[in-house]
Amino acid sequence: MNKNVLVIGGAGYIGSHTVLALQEAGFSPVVYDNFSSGHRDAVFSEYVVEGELADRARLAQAMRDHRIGSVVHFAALIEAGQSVIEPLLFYRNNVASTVSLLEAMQDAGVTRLVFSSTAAVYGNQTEAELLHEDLPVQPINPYGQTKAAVEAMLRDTAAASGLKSIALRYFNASGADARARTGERHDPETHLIPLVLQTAAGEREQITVFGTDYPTEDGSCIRDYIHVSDLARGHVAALEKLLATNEDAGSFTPINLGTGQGYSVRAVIETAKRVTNRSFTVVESDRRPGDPATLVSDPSRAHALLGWRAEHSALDTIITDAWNFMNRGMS
Ligand SMILES: NC(=O)c1ccc[n+]([C@@H]2O[C@H](COP(=O)([O-])OP(=O)(O)OC[C@H]3O[C@@H](n4cnc5c(N)ncnc54)[C@H](O)[C@@H]3O)[C@@H](O)[C@H]2O)c1
Ligand SMILES: O=c1ccn([C@@H]2O[C@H](COP(=O)(O)OP(=O)(O)O[C@H]3O[C@H](CO)[C@H](O)[C@H](O)[C@H]3O)[C@@H](O)[C@H]2O)c(=O)[nH]1
Repeated sequence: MNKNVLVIGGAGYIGSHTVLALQEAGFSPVVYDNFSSGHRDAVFSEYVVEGELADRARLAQAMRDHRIGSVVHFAALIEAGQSVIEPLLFYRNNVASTVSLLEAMQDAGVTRLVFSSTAAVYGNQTEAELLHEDLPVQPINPYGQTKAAVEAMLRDTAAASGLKSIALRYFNASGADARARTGERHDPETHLIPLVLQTAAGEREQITVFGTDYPTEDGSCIRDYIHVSDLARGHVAALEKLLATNEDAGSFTPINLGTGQGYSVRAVIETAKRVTNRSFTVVESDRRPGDPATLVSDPSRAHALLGWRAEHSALDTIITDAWNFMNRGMS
């Protein structure tokens, strides 16, 4: 089994945790990143190539130089709100540039790919309580549309060539490495848990609950928070699955990575108060545009196909690890 993996976007939040998990599983990751939002001190691989996702020749050269057997593709713009304002930027970076990657893989003869997709591809579903992969894809913002477009591209390419890919549809990535080697450092930060913890630390005056009139038990939105180290293990399992097959035919498989358990915004805030032992100001405001009321996964396919289950995603663990990362280096 060729265990040399090109990790595109490996200097980012989920990518850096995945590089650590790959190393622990005996893979040799090579990070490829343009450092637009990634961090140089979050590169844990022996080799790193600075480059653009759109640069087909550089990607193909990196694949040949490092005798790459598979690719994990994290590189994307990720903020749904910004995607509404600048959709073309998202289509260029997330979709058009991924065409270059697939061409580079063909140039270098690499046929296995794990792609970062998202629960945002489901949009608002009314038919099912738990979101399963056979539901129709119907994103409600351009960010989700770009992920759905790449999934379609992977499905079409699989049918036409030998590309074997898995799209991992992450639910709400959160938490940090238990040893605080890496963690969440988005700028600007828009995700609930880091914002709540910045408020607990006194770096923000207050946390706002976006919407209190949703059709949920306490009126706030419900999400499925999945520990980033569980996500990282999911990538290792997906790569092992792809590398285990010797078939020539292409394939495309979307797989949810979530816990199957949802928590409301208010529950997250209360848990953060208890875990950090800090009190802070909570205010309520209108709904944030584009937020579905509830997004909770049906995680059964990941277990059936990959033998994967969330193991570190209790809300207390997620918040403890994120808090410890934020306070790393402090005694
Ligand atoms: N964070 C979440 O909650 C979440 C949820 C679902 C899906 N995802 C997806 O997971 C992936 C990783 O998310 P993240 O939170 O780690 O984001 P991140 O911004 O921390 O990481 C993205 C990495 O890709 C690099 N990158 C971006 N554009 C590039 C380009 N054109 N060329 C080369 N490198 C480029 C960045 O420098 C960064 O290192 C993304 O594809 C995102 O859409 C994230
Ligand atoms: O200050 C805040 C920030 C967020 N929220 C709420 O907290 C919940 C979680 O919001 P996040 O911004 O942390 O995450 P999202 O659910 O909006 O989106 C994340 O998870 C999705 C999948 O579930 C997509 O993948 C998306 O890219 C990723 O950012 C939402 O109901 C949001 O309205 C607040 O109430 N106040």
